[in-house]
Amino acid sequence: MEMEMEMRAREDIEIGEDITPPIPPLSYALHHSFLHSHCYSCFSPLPLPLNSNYNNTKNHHHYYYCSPACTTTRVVSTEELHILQSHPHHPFSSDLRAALRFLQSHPDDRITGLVTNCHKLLLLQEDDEFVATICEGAKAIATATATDTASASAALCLVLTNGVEVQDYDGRNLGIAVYPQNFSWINHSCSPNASYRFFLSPSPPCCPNSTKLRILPQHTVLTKDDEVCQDNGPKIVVRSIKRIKQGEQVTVTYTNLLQPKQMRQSELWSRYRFICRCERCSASPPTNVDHTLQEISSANLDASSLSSDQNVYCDYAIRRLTDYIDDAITQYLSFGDPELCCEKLEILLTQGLLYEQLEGREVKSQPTIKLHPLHYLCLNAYTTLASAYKVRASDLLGLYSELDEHLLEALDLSRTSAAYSLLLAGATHHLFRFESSLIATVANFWISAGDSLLTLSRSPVGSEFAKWDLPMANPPLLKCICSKCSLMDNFKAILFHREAQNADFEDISSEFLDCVTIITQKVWSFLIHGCCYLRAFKDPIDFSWLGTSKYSSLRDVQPHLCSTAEGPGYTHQERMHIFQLGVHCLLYGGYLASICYGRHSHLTSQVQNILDCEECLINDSHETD
Ligand SMILES: C[S@@+](CC[C@H](N)C(=O)[O-])C[C@H]1O[C@@H](n2cnc3c(N)ncnc32)[C@H](O)[C@@H]1O
Repeated sequence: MEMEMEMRAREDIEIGEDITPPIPPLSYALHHSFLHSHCYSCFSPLPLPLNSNYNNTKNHHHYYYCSPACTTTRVVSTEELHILQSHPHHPFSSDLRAALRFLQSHPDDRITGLVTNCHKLLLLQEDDEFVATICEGAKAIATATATDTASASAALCLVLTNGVEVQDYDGRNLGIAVYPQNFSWINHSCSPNASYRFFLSPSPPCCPNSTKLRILPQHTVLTKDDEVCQDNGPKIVVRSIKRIKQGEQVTVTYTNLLQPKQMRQSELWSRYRFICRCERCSASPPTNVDHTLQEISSANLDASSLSSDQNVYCDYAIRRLTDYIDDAITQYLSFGDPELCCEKLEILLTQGLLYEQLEGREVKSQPTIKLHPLHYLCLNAYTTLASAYKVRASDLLGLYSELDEHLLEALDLSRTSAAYSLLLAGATHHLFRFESSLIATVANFWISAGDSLLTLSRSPVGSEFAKWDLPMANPPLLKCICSKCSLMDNFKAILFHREAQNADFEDISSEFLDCVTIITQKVWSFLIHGCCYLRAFKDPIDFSWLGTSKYSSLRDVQPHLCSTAEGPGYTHQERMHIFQLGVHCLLYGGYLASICYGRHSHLTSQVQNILDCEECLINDSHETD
């Protein structure tokens, strides 16, 4: 029987510490859509203009490099070129190219120590399409390389099992990379204690190499690791997001942790063919976070007439809701209609979907499918709504910035966008309190909420920006933004002196929550004015009212109850509070980001840039006053 590998901590590890040095990949391939914008070797963005970048003259239509060094470190073989040209749109096109690298090895269940999972992935299941795609891909590799299909299948399965999506700083998936055992032996958990990040740049690497490897395999095994890693390609660093005790297994996630158990399990099965039995999945009763999410599948589905077969009902309902939300997102992203997208999503959130009769099933009446406000699909809808409202506001300002009525409408759109952003951060934070491995997600959402609120605080409507009543910049404005909490000092300390301290975590979080709860109460009604769904939320941060009788009012929101009566004006006070709220959200998001990604990460720099920019803007406004 094959030995399952896993990695364990060599020593006690605190939260927010790098636990590996930057690890270069064994193999990697850029996705087709980035071939003209990113370096084929290190995945970093190409300097413009494109035609002046280094390319292989023979094949210059296919891939580019950012520097002479990269042209020599990633030489493209004829076989790879063949795959590039003949199968650009194969669903696993990048995986095929990444797999080529492993073909020279002699395949068994493991190649270069990495599990191939061939027997599991090629097992015929209901979704045979997956197996068919692998076989088709393996055939393409075998043809290009003149090898047997079994070896090609093994190499491709290895990439599918161990490969990770390399993301840039905006979270875009640039391509696939396979890392050596130190990374690839790390198993999945739905409540992981580690995360990873990438460094994209040609060598020499832009990150310190000083961290030693602080994890080791559970079993001392003699595996032939005959692949020598080159010092090129996007490097990966693993970092702790929880305290890890010496000897404890180190885990990362292979899936989106905000999804409820059912969706996570189904994704892990169809992608990797394993059933996760981590603590969170096997907890009975479910852990708080999954309990919250499971409620959604039952309590909020008004399925009295279908009380038997709840699971079938829930599966079907979730599929229909997912399709509906995907359609709305397509309206926005592919057809450029953010307005229709907002309308569709808000109808879903407020009224739910009418449940069409299941085939062959007798139902007395047509029930309605509604989502719990913390469900993963709702969070997706909030993300889309925040972005779509923001785009609508800036489109309007771009077209008619001189007309007052349009300015007012843009303000309405802008505040709804900020409100959805805040709700998204608050809702995810509520889940994060039960499941601390959501830290990276919640950091991103707080930063976006902060950014949105600060944009709103600069809105040109109401009072002229240059004259608003913010404190003078000397002493620096940002320093006196809050006398109650130490977030600003803490963030500056992180930036300039030290890593975030684990011991401070609870204190910093509760100081932050105290402050934002108070400020939010002052501006929430202003933010949600005009948005019928949001008006049903008493508070976007404190969700203790969920599950109480007050919750039913949220479920019963009807669009016609939402009047569009004039709301309160945009006063100096409101502007000031929105500004304060924005700064708090940014600072806290930056603090969490420093734990997951380190203090010199792209996110902490983003926070710093936004704050620097605010300080400059306000300095300027007072100077010209
Ligand atoms: C990247 S490898 C991880 C190392 C692997 N255990 C090994 O022996 O090489 C991914 C594979 O490990 C197994 N695996 C990872 N996490 C698991 C989990 N939580 N439960 C069951 N199997 C898991 C699955 O077979 C998965 O496809």
